[in-house]
Amino acid sequence: MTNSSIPTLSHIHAKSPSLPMHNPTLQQWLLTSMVPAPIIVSFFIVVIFYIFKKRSRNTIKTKKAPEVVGAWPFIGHLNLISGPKPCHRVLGELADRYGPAFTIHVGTHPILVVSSWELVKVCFTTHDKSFSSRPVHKAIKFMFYNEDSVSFSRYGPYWRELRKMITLNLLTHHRLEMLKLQRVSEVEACFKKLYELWTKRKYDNALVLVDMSKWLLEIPFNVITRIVSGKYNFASKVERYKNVMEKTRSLMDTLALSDAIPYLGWLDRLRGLDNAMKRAAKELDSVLQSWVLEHRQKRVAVSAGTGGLVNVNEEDLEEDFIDIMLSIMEKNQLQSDDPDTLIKAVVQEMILAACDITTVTLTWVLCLLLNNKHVLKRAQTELDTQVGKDRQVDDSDIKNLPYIQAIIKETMRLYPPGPVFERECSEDCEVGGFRVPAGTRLWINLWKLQRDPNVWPKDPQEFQPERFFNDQTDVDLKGQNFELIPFGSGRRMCPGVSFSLQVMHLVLARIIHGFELKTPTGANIDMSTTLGMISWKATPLEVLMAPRFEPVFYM
Ligand code: HEM
Repeated sequence: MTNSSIPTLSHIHAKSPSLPMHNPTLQQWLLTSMVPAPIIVSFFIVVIFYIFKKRSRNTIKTKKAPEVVGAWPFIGHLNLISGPKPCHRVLGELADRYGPAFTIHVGTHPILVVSSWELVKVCFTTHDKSFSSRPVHKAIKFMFYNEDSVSFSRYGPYWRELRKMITLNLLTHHRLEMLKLQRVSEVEACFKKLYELWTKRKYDNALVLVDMSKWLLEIPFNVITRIVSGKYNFASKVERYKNVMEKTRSLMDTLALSDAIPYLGWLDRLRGLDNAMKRAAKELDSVLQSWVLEHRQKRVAVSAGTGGLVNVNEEDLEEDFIDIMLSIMEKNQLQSDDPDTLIKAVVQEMILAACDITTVTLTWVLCLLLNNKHVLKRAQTELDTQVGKDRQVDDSDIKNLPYIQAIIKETMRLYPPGPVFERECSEDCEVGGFRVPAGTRLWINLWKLQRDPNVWPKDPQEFQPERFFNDQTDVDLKGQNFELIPFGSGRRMCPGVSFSLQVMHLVLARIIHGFELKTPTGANIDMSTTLGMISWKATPLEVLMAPRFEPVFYM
């Protein structure tokens, strides 16, 4: 088409017979028109009203949460959050400047960072469905069976089925009661080891220096692997699994460039990250596959009469999570094209979810108690009064130990093990008057939220378990009190809350009931944290310990 043939605005005017060419005023036109004036006026009022309404709606919709200045081309604010300071602290300082909701960019991904309970409530109630997916990072894709696990599957029918299976079959109150023996026996075995450590090294009842970081890694690991995969795996494979987990941890804390800037995936390959992850995944998979296989063989042998099993003891016949999942699948209550992978994905995520986070929480509890000796003293007095001095604490005592429970809550308030957790928005929505487009990631900064002076008026930065008996009596950890959500909230909240609280209460109560604790130098414990997703204590926790009671107490 030549330029002259393109219809211009004047062409259209010239061709249009209905438009008056002599430009009459609106008043003249209304007078000469055949349509009654009141109808025309009403029509204009409706049109103007409609335009005005649409405009005002658009101004709200286009208002995004304030964007932090200083984004770099390509990497966005990556430089800000990957410096020497932990990410949650940097985000906390930004919240002081930009308010409780602001936007940053990590590479190509826009992220809404939220740190007020009011906005968190909107996210996990009004828009819970929109925020019910999580971004899947490279480490998850490679080392955790992609999106086959509950934690990382997209929100939808697959996730719903899997989550139902976990909450109705594995982590129910009833199941946890049935598994009590296994759980308590693993805790007891670890305490026996701790006591023996002391008897071997003691000198005239002196305090003995113990590396609690190592010991605290063992307890949750032993408990969860026993419950998930059964005792009989221990001798041969668990050590191997532990070693690979160690590698996996450090790979998870390594930033994959393609997670921030997808087209830089080749750089991850070049620096060997992809291969390292694939190798770790292969090793993990081979251990997990052997567990599943052994369970299948055990089931066949058991159904044919135990004669088929060689060298079994009673513990081998306990029903663990792998058995339960196999039995659910045999009954067609959960269907999968690849049942083994599904089971391995769930086992892997349970071990990962339960171990590190529980160890980290217990580590911070001990640090805080050592730095606040009056709290430690009060907790020991509660234990001596409620439990006595001639037996160890049992699960059934925990309901009578409110101060121990408050200590755990207060630790998770100040030192949430995962100080920032992540979701992804699947459809456009509005949070606190700000437009959140689909695809935006959501980061909840628990570290900032749970120290908010507007919510925790009395010394929000201080360790004061008493606050749960004074101002915050009704606050619990079940995800409905949005000012304290270390286990998350909404439909994707942690399903392991009761299980982990059972373990943490029992372990904490037994340590401080059974042992005298002191810092090695008398100085306060260093509270600095590592930089990864999980907030580990940056330096080992060494504690001077001695039994509080006679040897018979520990037998
Ligand atoms: C101190 C202990 C623990 C803490 C602080 C913790 C914290 C969390 C958090 C913050 C989330 C994300 C929640 C959200 O997005 O709203 C989560 C998810 C999850 N946790 Fe835990 N967790 C702990 C222990 C456990 C244990 C013991 C298990 C299982 C045995 C477990 C299994 C899971 C699973 C499967 C998910 C994913 C749920 C889903 O996406 O539907 N966690 N946890």
